[in-house]
Amino acid sequence: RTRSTIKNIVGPPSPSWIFGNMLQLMLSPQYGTYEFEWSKVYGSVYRIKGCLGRDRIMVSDPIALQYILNSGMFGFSSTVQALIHWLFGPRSVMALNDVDHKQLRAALNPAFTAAAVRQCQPVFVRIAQSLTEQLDNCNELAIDICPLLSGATLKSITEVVFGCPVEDLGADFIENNTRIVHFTSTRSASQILFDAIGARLPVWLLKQAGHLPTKIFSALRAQLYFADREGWRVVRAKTEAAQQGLETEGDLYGMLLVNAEKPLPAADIVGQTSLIMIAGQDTTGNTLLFALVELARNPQFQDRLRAEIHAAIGTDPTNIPYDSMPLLNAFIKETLRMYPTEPVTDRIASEDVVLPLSESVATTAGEHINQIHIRKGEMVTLAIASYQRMASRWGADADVFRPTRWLDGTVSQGEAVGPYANLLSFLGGPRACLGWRFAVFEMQVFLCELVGKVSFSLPAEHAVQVKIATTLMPTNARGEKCAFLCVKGVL
Ligand code: HEM
Repeated sequence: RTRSTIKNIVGPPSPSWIFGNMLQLMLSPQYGTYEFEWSKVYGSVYRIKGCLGRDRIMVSDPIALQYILNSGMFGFSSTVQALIHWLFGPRSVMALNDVDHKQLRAALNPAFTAAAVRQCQPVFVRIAQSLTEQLDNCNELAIDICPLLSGATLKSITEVVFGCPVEDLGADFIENNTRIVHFTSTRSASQILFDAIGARLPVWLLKQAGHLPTKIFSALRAQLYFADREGWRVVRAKTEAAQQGLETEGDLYGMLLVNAEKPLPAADIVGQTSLIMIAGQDTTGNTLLFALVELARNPQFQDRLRAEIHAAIGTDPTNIPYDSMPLLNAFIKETLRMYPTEPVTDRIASEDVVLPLSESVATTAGEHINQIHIRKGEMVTLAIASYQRMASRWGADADVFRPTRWLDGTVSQGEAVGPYANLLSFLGGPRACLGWRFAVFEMQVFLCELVGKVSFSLPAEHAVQVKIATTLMPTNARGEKCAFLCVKGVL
């Protein structure tokens, strides 16, 4: 076997054996304080220390990223696999591998096409309108928009997926969902260490940890129980409605259960309930939060966007040409570029592999190498946020939030790595986000409604910081999730 070259690659010094560089990477008060500096100093591939002295490489090189995502030679770490089982269940598409994953994704695909997503427009518009009304009444007061956005995206995902209002899922499910969202909005040094220790345990033993009587594990177990209960309730109701010849179209489960060319077995549909609810809620919610914060920071751009929205609405608000609105779409792309929900994600080599690179990297011996030998079991970190700040691809001012870069030729084409605008915010390859069209369309509708009718500005206090927990989120200086903005009706 070829020797691994990971440990020969240069990188920042590690401040601790127990935590390595992980606290700098994951717990810095402002996400990227260290990472973006490291990528400027060491380039698009460099080595950092994980917990307990484990080497890993941070990769933002597009060719290497493409290979990691598409070759099938890299998979989730054992702790992530266990978490997917605990939170989403063993039948969820994310828990499956190889041919099982491919088949289920293909079967789910018809509910995630552009045409299917368009059918959600009335629901998105109605929920965005009710959010606008709530904001309209705030009268320039500084309010925390996080709970409002989180609630609105939960409502959207419930209605478009199950075809029922969120209240129908039961107070116990909603309450537990709030606990899960809260849990995923926190990250501590002990969690980081737990991940590292878990990665050294055999998968079967790690899965047993799901039975531990702690608050977090009981919330995870409850999530699966409620998702199963409500998933089956919705599926039974739709089957009965279809048998009586009643309408079941218009929502994702109805589409898959009775209206698809090849209907999916009910158990496979129910198995996606927890995943879709969680994957579709705060991901979109947090991206929208960052979008509104950036609008508050850029009042001139906000005015231009509002003018574009008013012109597009014209006299027919039911027929907005979302895809032909240059500023709106450039703004969504820029928000996704600067605030990727999953700014870093780890993968483990499932075989010995040779990782190709687009540019050479330096070794500790002063050599330059064009490929990296990685041994089975070694870890690579996809540095998505760093990739999305590469000057070679996004322009010399890649660290600045500037939506017009998408319109003035600053962004250069290159290897296609992700499904949308060459970004990796939705990841890429066979495990790319299944709901990316959903998310983009929901953001288009929400932004048109909100920015068309409400103006956003920064309050004198409450500076917004960017922090990573499970996903990237806005926080206050104490690291608590919140985003205070002053809002005022404009019509
Ligand atoms: C801005 C919003 C969103 C972002 C940034 C986002 C991002 C992602 C990312 C990065 C992954 C890959 C996770 C990994 O493998 O490490 C993923 C997977 C997934 N997402 Fe999204 N997502 C968003 C919204 C949605 C929505 C609205 C839905 C559902 C309607 C959804 C459904 C899924 C599903 C089912 C997967 C698993 C795909 C698979 O494993 O084959 N996502 N998403």
